[in-house]
Amino acid sequence: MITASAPGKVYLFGEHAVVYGEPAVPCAIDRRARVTVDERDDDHLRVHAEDLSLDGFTVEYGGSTDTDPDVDVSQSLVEAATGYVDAAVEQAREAAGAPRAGFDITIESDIPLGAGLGSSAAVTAAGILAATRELGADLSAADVAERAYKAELAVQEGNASRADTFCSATGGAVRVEGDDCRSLDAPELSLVVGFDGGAGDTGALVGGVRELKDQYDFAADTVAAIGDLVRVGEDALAAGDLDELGELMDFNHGLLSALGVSSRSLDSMVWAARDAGALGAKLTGAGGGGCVVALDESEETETALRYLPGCEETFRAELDTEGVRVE
Ligand SMILES: Nc1ncnc2c1ncn2[C@@H]1O[C@H](COP(=O)(O)OP(=O)(O)O)[C@@H](O)[C@H]1O
Ligand SMILES: C[C@@](O)(CCOP(=O)(O)O)CC(=O)O
Ligand SMILES: [Mg+2]
Repeated sequence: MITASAPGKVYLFGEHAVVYGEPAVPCAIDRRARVTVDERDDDHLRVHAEDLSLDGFTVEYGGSTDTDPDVDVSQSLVEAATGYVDAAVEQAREAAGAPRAGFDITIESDIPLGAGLGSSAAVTAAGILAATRELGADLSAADVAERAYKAELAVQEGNASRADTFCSATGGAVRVEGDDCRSLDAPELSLVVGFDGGAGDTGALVGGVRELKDQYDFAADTVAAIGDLVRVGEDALAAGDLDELGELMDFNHGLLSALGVSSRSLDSMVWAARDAGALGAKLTGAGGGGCVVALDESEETETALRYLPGCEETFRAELDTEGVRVE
């Protein structure tokens, strides 16, 4: 039995545009998903997902005896829930040359689901490392990143970049532009996360941006503008210029909003953070609902978010320099 874990992330900037080859800078944070894998005698998968809903549920499938989950949830939720795990197992089977390997899998996570903090990438990366180790294969973090990307690409039906999975596999702050993925030296950043309790469907939100971009030149220009912003932002990050970083985060939120991926509650958390004196604030990840990230050394943003109706949880996020690892 092997347990592996991997971190979630926030985007300092560049989400969505990164899907079309623009650069992005995500940073791994100190919230992790842990996946425990135990090889079975048959080719079934038994997935126990403790944190997937309030109750969590267990589902067993594979071979000829698919069974229903232990709790009463819709088939579409089960599919959404198990998609990334299935894809991770598929990658691990391929990497280890064991196409019919079956597993008992338990997932535990401190990363809210579908909220822009990269729970899918963390579960996928940790699942691939745990399952390959369990089968006796040894993958580097770079191998895990590549396979986790393929898994996300399959689940999100082509709508994925390498950013989330590379960041989760490698840890720290990273820069991703197309196939070019590298680690960055980042200064100490005081990041505050606000979570509205909601979620967005990553594949659908990316699909919506793709449609806008195909339909309107100005939407394509907006995507390109995000790329320009990131190129300025990485210089500000290297120089440790927090004021400029904040300004660029605000600008990035505006561009994402123009692309239709913000929401009333994300906007209200962003404004609460700005009113509280944050240097900048933006949604993180796919959007539609979920989390914002703000830059604020003081306690003011956390306090403001704590009392904001519509913000369910707020916490300080520390940069996590450790990527995917066996526990
Ligand atoms: N704790 C968990 N247990 C099982 N599956 C999880 C867990 N956390 C995330 N997932 C998988 O990741 C999906 C959410 O990923 P996604 O929509 O990309 O949002 P994000 O990556 O922003 O959290 C879930 O539907 C599920 O398939
Ligand atoms: C919107 C996107 O840029 C980031 C999605 O992040 P998350 O799954 O919402 O945490 C998609 C991608 O890069 O694959
Ligand atoms: Mg995701």
